[in-house]
Amino acid sequence: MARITPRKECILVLTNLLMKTEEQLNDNIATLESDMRALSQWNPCSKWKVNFVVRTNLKLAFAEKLRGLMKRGDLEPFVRYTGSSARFNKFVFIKPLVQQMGDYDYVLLKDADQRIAGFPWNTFMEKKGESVISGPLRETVGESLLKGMARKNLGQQWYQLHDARSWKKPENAEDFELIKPRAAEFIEQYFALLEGRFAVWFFEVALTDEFLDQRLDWGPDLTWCGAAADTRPDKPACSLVPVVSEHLDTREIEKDSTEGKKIDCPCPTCPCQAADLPKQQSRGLALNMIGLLHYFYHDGSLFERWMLASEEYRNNFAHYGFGTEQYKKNVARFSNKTKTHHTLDASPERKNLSKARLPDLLLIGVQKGGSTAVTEWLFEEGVCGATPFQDGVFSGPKELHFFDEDERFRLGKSEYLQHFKHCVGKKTRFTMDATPDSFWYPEHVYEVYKDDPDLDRLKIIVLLREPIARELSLYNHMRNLWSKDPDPKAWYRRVSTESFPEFAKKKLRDGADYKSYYAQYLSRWFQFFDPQQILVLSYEHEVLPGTPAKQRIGDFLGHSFRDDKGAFPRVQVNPTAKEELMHAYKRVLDSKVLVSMMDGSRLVGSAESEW
Ligand SMILES: Nc1ncnc2c1ncn2[C@@H]1O[C@H](COP(=O)(O)OS(=O)(=O)O)[C@@H](OP(=O)(O)O)[C@H]1O
Repeated sequence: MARITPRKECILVLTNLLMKTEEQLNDNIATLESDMRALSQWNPCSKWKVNFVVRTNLKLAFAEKLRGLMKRGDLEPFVRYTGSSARFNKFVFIKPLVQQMGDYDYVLLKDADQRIAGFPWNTFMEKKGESVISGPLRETVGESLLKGMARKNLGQQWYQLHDARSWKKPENAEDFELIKPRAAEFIEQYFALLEGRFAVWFFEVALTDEFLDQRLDWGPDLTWCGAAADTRPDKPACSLVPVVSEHLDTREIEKDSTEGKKIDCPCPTCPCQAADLPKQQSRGLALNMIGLLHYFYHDGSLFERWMLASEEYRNNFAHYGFGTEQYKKNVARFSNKTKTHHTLDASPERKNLSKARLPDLLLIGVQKGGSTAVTEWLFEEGVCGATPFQDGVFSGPKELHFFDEDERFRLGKSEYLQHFKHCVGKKTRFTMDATPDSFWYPEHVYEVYKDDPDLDRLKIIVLLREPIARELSLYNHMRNLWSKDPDPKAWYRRVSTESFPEFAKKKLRDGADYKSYYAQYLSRWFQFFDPQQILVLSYEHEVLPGTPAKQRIGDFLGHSFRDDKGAFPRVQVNPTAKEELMHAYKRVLDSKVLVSMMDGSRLVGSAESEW
């Protein structure tokens, strides 16, 4: 037998096993053990977390088998004894394991009756290349025999493209024998290998309470290719690799409820009825999919977008056997959908997008720290700003509000890149996002930059301002907005009833979350990024007229600006007289609070003498 050279990746395998009879118990454990042995030869640091659902009367027999399995050392079992074989949502078992997925290179989600023993694992791993998600073909045992090949009906799978038999037909032999992986927009969850870090991010978003609170496990595989394309524009999102995993087809979970009612859909009555669903229905989605979006995902635009990303592919390609007449017709109609990517590069559109670079300059606030004035100057110097979101209140190139707005952040890195692609090829040296609220979200910024080749190029500027003056500036800003538009639902409404001392005092008592506790935020920025990448300026000492901020910024960026002296342009100056009010207020403040707030300034070595 040929010697195996072990691979270095660590794989986390997640699977469910339902055992109703002693015979099944024996078979299932034997199958599991041989699959575990097969994988451990290739990837010795892999781990199996298995959800065993066992009939109560099999307790003793199961316990003995489990003892045998545990000797291997690569199994963590989750055991549930039950008398029921009703359908269960396997992601309920997966949810508590999501954070651990990040400790592994890959997560393999697979049905227990989908084999690894006998599967060309190494070839699969090689051929999938850098794909974020990849899956093989499957072939049901018995169907691989000649009589199966001869049968007209190509198997029982809903998605026939993933059925190995059509690939093995003589006319398709080249694709199959040369094992040409194909870009896919849908990989079924019967056997799906996901990048570990992507899996953490995706399942955190996709396993909503509503989804977990019911029995269907539809959803994740319908949306994950869209999500991968969004978050990893530099890699192939999903790939189907034409190698075969044998399918034992032992599934025995019941699709109907005990009263004989169909439960195989996400709506109160199955199949989903238009009348039960919102009037504003997504273009191009089948009713069951709209139901899924509505009942599990609150009609969220993100899920709709990911679902739509696979809908056409599922209906027009995945549904048909490889090389069949209908498949070929659809290939002709939707020719951009079925590219073979021999090298498993990202698609041309996504490659184009990946030419766009992340901003190399982030001006992260703080809010009311003078960021608009500094931005104006940088724009005058030719720095390239963002294309704003169409739906937002910020319509200029300064503030994209990507890291601080959850809905936007979830759209992923490719969305962020979209807003800077117009900067590609411009003569300017810097591309900048100057959203002050990013200061509170260092983790989000790091998440987007961490794997980027430009991470080391990134420069971050923070403008700190003495907290009470900052609050007063914000208060005045809110008062101005209120006087123009007294909307009782607006974010600034609290200033209609609160005086400045009330406003500021309440905020100071917000505790550890208080946004002017600069030190706690700054220390996180320093954890994620090299301190050399961060310039912290104090508004009072380095931004106000007569201070050397322009030169300090030029030195920090290693760039000579045309205008590197003098004051910044005066912008957004609040008309309200404030000095007196501010000083009066400072006197009533608890000095401990102030000291703690000013720790941020100490971190950057600013003088505290004012205090
Ligand atoms: N040139 C110049 N130099 C120094 N300070 C200036 C300058 N231009 C504007 N400002 C003052 O900056 C305060 C607004 O800060 P931001 O632009 O960061 O506000 S925002 O977070 O973007 O809304 C706001 O402070 P307050 O006047 O205290 O409200 C602006 O007046």
